[in-house]
Amino acid sequence: MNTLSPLLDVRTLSVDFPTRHGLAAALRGVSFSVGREKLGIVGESGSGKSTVARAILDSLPPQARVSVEGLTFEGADLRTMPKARRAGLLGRRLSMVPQDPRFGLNPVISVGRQIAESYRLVGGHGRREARALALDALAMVKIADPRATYDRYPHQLSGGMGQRVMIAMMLAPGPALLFADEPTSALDSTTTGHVLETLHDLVSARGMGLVLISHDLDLVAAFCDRILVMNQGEIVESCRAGDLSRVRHPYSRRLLAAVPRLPVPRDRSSAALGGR
Ligand SMILES: Nc1ncnc2c1ncn2[C@@H]1O[C@H](COP(=O)(O)OP(=O)(O)OP(=O)(O)O)[C@@H](O)[C@H]1O
Repeated sequence: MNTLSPLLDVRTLSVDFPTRHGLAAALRGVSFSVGREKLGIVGESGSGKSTVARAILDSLPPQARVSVEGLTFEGADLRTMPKARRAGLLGRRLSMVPQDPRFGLNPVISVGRQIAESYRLVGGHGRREARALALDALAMVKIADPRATYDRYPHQLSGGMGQRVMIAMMLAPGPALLFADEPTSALDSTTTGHVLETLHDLVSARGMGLVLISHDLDLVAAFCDRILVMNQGEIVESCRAGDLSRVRHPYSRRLLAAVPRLPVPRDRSSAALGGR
């Protein structure tokens, strides 16, 4: 696959939910693509950000009515491929970082064993090899002492460490594109900086794509390459993060006006992110 071609291409995605008063539109014909880059999706609560991710990752509740004119991932048509193949892709090549690591980790198994187990399952590695890969993954997400952390249980980790352990676990299947829906909403600003820095390093070191969903325009603008602004189920603005101050849509301008710090810092050094 050409490195310049998009990893994911979405054409005219609409989602409706049945309510007592008829169908309510959550997404109204959303189209975008994402490559090996960091794409931010921002908008107020209820604008449809999470529904975009859930529709693509097949995790909407069964009552949701989904229609999409085009949905390709790494050049393959997700709409027409056999269900088993699509299920295999989702969670492996295309996956979601959970908002809260407590829901993604088993509380009674040490975190290292859980990561090693993912490598065994996905790659068929032996015990020793899987342990070595798990230690590498912990180092890759900048856990300071991977050996000590390997034997810890989820409740023994801080919020930021738990989130990084979760990301380490998601690396086992070798994802090409990660969705992260408010991955740092439970973290303080310094820890948020560290988790975002980890994600940034993965995107550049592994050539992955990342879709960061957040209501925090300031954070998304500082971290992402491109931004989609959503309002009432539609993308009302699509721009490079550096061009944010020139946006035209009145809704985007209102969102911007609500952010106290502009112009947006574009320095991606750890100090800039960590100091947020
Ligand atoms: N399971 C559901 N049943 C009915 N309506 C839903 C369901 N999930 C989402 N919606 C509706 O779809 C719309 C978009 O919701 P969504 O959660 O995608 O917004 P969001 O921008 O991610 O909001 P937040 O930032 O609060 O998570 C909202 O009007 C919401 O009420």
